[in-house]
Amino acid sequence: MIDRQRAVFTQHNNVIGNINVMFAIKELAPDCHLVKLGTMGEYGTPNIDIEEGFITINHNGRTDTLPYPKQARAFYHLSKIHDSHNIHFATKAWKLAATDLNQGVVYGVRTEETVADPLLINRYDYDGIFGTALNRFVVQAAVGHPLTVYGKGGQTRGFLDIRDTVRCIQIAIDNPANKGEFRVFNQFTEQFSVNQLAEIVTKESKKLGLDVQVTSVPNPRVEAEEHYYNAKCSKLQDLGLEPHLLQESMIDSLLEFVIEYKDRVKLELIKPAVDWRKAGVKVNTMGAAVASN
Ligand SMILES: O=c1ccn([C@@H]2O[C@H](COP(=O)(O)OP(=O)(O)O[C@H]3O[C@H](CS(=O)(=O)O)[C@@H](O)[C@H](O)[C@H]3O)[C@@H](O)[C@H]2O)c(=O)[nH]1
Repeated sequence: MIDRQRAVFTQHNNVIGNINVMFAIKELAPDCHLVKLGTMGEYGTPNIDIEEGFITINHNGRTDTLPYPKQARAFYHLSKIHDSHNIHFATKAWKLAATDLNQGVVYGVRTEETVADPLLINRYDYDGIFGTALNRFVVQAAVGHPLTVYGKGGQTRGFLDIRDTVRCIQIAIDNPANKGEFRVFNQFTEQFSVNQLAEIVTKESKKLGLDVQVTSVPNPRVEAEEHYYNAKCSKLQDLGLEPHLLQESMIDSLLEFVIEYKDRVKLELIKPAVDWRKAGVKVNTMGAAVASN
């Protein structure tokens, strides 16, 4: 949502890259199972329950099970919708076996594998473009910046721990789709509104002696700020996913991690710099900050 070049790059990179992979499978490894990372953002925020990929509809006396309606909030989410349609078509046309993982908002930074050595540490984004809500709030709490709730804060999404992200992909690979099957899993474990996230971070930060304020900033995005949201996410748990839940340990371990590295935080990256109603704005990310030094 930054400008034309980046919208074109995002769609070209994602959509064409995915088509190339599909053709490579068709021509070189037709029995290969494609596991594709998509997004819960494909569904948008409809005023009915969100199913896992498909919905059964009765219309004028007839019934069919159809792809769940897609309502993207960004060109990025639209690229994932195009991917889903292209993959669905390939499962029918070439009998490709495919799993589309519709992932929610990821939080956390460490997995079992990355804690093996500090050199394996993940990148931690907290800027307004790549940083996700909870990871941003944790950094803000650690450095004494008010938590930046966009608008009314009723925006509700599905969230998951980064350790569950890795596990979900493993589960999809270990339990492949059938040939010709387009399988969709909603990959998240819990739903929260932005206000609930801010409350949780405030509460957990207090336990570590941090004084956290919450502020409402004008929403830079175009999205519903109060809405119904009830998305299904049972298929991965049916296959063995045991979720790490947010309240249990994540905030403490994530907060401690961020506090350890807080001297590296560039405060100027926290403010949202991209207004989705405009185009051609300054890019304010860690990558841009490093490049300009
Ligand atoms: O400082 C902030 C940052 C975000 N938000 C709000 O938190 C919600 C989630 O935003 P986000 O930046 O954490 O996540 P999002 O932009 O939706 O994107 C992330 O989550 C998507 C899943 S979902 O949100 O579409 O379900 C994935 O597709 C993306 O790859 C991933 O970056 C939004 O309503 C946003 O307005 C705030 O209120 N304050």
